[in-house]
Amino acid sequence: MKVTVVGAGAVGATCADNIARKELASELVLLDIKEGIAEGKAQDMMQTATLLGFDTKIVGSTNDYTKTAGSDVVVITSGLPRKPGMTREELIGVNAGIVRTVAENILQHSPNAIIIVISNPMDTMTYLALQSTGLPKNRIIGMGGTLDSSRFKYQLSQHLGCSPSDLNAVVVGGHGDTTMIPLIRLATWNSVPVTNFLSEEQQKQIVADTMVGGATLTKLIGTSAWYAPGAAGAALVESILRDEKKLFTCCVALDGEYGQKDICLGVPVIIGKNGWEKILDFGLNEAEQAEFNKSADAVRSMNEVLKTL
Ligand SMILES: NC(=O)C1=CN([C@@H]2O[C@H](COP(=O)(O)OP(=O)(O)OC[C@H]3O[C@@H](n4cnc5c(N)ncnc54)[C@H](O)[C@@H]3O)[C@@H](O)[C@H]2O)C=CC1
Ligand SMILES: O=C([O-])CC(=O)C(=O)O
Repeated sequence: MKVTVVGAGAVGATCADNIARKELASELVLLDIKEGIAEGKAQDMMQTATLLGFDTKIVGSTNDYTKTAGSDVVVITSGLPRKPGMTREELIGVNAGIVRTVAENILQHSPNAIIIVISNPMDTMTYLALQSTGLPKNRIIGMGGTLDSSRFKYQLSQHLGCSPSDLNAVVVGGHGDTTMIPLIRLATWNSVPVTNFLSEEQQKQIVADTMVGGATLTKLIGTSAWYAPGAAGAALVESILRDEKKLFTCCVALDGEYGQKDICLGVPVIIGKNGWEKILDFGLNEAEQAEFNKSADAVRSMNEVLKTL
C-alpha cells in the first residue's frame, strides 16, 4: 500500500512518523513545496527505521507529484497554521488556494486515492476538496472530530480521574472554536453515562475546555498543535488500510443526514477500505440538533467565502 502526506510541516511529518512506525504502508511519500524539507525529513525518519524496527520506505519530494502516483491514501496537511489570537477561519484566504492546487495535482496522479483533509479551516477545505476533485463523496474525509473527540476524552479523564481509554465520547459538528459540539449526554465511562459522576458545573467546564482545545494549545505553543493531530490523521489511515471499520467523527458530505445537505460536517462514521462507509445516526435531542444546525450555518457561510476567492 502507498500513502502520500502533503505538507511536511509539524502535522504532516508527525502523521508520516506515526504511519511509518505502525508500518501501515510499504511506501510513504512526503511532499512539500518548500525546497528540501520533505527530502530532509524523509531521510531523518528513514534513519529511525532500524532503531524503531519498521520497514516502510519513506521518500521525500519537493513538489514532484509523479512520486506520489498510485497512492491509495493521501493526507493533505499543507497550509498555514494559526497564530495565538487567530481563528481557524482566518486561514481560508491562503489555504483555499493551496488545498485546491494540491487536490487537483493528487487527482491527476492518484485518481483512485482516498483523501484525508487536515488543513484549516478543515470543514470548508473538505468541501473544497470534494468540489474541486469531483471524487465520490465516500473518498473525501475531513479530520477534525477525531482529534476533538480525543481531546474531549482527555478533559473527561482529568475530571473523572480515569483512563481516557475507558471512555467513549464524541464531538460532532464543525471543527471550530464555537462550532464543535461535545456530546456530553452520550459520553460513557465503561458504559455508564459520565453525567452520573459529574456536576453540572464540571460538565460545562469540560465542554468549554474541549471546544477551545486547539486555541489553548496554540496560545501555549505559539503555533497550533501537531502530536494529536498527526496521530489522529494516522488513525484514519490505519482504519482505511486495515479495513478496521472503526467509528470516528469525521467531516463528510451530508445528503440529508442530521437534517443537512450540500455541506461537509462532522458526524460519526465507519471508516474502512472504501473511505467513510456509513454515517451513524446518534439520535440528537432537540437542543443538540439546534446546535448542529447552528454549526452548519456557520460552516455554510465559510463555504460561501470560497466563491469570493
Ligand atoms: N484539522 C485539524 O484537526 C488540524 C488542522 N491543522 C492544520 O493543518 C495545517 C498544517 O499545520 P502545521 O503542520 O502545523 O503547519 P506547518 O507550517 O508546520 O506545515 C505546513 C507545511 O505546508 C507546506 N505547504 C504550503 N503550501 C504548500 C503547497 N502548495 N504544497 C505542498 N506543501 C505546502 C509548507 O511549506 C509547510 O511545510 C494548518 O492549516 C493547520 O491549521 C493543524 C492541526 C489540527
Ligand atoms: O487549533 C488549530 O488551529 C489547529 C487545529 O485545528 C487543532 O489543533 O485543533
